[in-house]
Amino acid sequence: MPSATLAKRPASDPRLDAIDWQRIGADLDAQGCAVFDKLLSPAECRVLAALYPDDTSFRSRIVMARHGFGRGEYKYFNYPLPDPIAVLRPALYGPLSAIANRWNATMGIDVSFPGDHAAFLKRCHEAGQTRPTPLLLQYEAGDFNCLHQDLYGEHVFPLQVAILLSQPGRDFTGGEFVLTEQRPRMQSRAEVVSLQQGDAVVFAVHHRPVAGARGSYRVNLRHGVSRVKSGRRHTLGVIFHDAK
Ligand SMILES: O=C(O)CCC(=O)C(=O)O
Ligand SMILES: [Fe+2]
Repeated sequence: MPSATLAKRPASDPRLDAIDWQRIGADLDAQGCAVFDKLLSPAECRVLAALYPDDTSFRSRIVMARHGFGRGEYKYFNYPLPDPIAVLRPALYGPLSAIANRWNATMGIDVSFPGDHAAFLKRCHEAGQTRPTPLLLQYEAGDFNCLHQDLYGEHVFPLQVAILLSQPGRDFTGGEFVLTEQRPRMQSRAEVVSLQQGDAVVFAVHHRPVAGARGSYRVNLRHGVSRVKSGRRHTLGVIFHDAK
């Protein structure tokens, strides 16, 4: 089984330890997104992408065109999540929960997140959100992902991560990650995030605070992927809340 070839990640992984959370927080505040370079090695990316046809790893398969979500498909992983997702999800959650709490306080949203992912999942599970949300996406030439928000119930962790598993230019062309921001009484702003294989983008799921002249206001974000022009593109999506 391909997952057996993935080395176990120790809890303190040098690549996670090297993340400059100060910069990630500042980029998220300024842009609503931030990039971690080379979160996964090319070998880890290849092994994860190769899981796609192996249905034993997944709980369901979604053909995007059937739901009006775009074109392409994705599969939600089953618990237990394979390495390195099982390690990355709680490891990224911890520092992101501090940013999420700061954002909610700024936006006047009366929800705070525990520092420990297991405690947050317990909250989701008690509310009936028990199904795992990490997913593997597969796009072929002509496929795209319409702008959307990954909300799966009452409990929403406000940040999520997507990791590009394929190499632009070599494995595919087109297929850029896009974020849009809808600001009150203003036109929407788009941000294209350039990623290389193994890079991760962390971004706001739903809302984020923006500092204005008269205090901060709330903007509404959506994300998607532009049309893949050639080749095949795989992404790993890491969503921190579970689904109903
Ligand atoms: O394929 C991508 O880059 C985006 C995938 C996505 O929508 C997600 O991870 O939630
Ligand atoms: Fe998404």
